Amino acid sequence: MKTPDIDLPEGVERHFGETPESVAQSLAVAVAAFLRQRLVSADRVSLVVSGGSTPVPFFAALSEQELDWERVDVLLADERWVEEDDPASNTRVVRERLLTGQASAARFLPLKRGGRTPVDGLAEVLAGLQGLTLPLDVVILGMGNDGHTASLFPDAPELARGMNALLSELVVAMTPPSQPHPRISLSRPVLGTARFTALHLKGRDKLETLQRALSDTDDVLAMPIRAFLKPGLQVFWSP
Ligand SMILES: O=C1O[C@H](COP(=O)(O)O)[C@@H](O)[C@H](O)[C@H]1O
Repeated sequence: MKTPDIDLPEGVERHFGETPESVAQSLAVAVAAFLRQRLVSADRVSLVVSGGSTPVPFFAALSEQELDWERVDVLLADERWVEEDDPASNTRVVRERLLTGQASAARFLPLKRGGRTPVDGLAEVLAGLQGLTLPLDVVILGMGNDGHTASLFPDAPELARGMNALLSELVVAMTPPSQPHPRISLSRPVLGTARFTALHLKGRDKLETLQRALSDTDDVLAMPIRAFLKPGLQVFWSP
């Protein structure tokens, strides 16, 4: 099969593969190598993963990587404000698919805590993130076909705040009318300053969305992923 053509900006690295599994494996190897290297000089490292369906094979591949997992803090880029046994819970997927085998020794920092809404639960979420040091080490972003990444949705009334590059808050409560559940998301300044950032995509539709995002990188509120399409980003894609 012919690898699709897409012009990525200078400094954005392309890792396009034939299958979701092979790309997930390459991403897992790259992430583990980066974290291993960081652990030479850091006591602990942070690993931010995305929700949704795309990361599932990556979680499986990463959980098998040799790493001093006890020194790894794992957290999600965003979460739906639902209980962990809800099919929409990203936390459940991370626990079942990533925090198994070798990776079960990692420390997981949940973004969903007590409280009826993300606003109610915000203080508890922040308290749980206290040990985290910035910049984050690794951030793996996903993207929706509306151009959202994490839970930075174009239609969320809180978007301008979550996308404010000068915001000092780690997390923002998001209530996008397009989504069935309220959300909580790491903010743009936190997600956008990691030492290693990858965008993990699956499907030709996602590539078309990426092309659309690249056609006008200035209007970041129309497609929040635009804020992250900058030199240093590594794009991992499979059909
Ligand atoms: O709602 C979400 O969607 C995006 C993309 O999900 P996918 O199922 O198309 O992979 C994801 O990156 C985000 O974390 C998630 O909450």
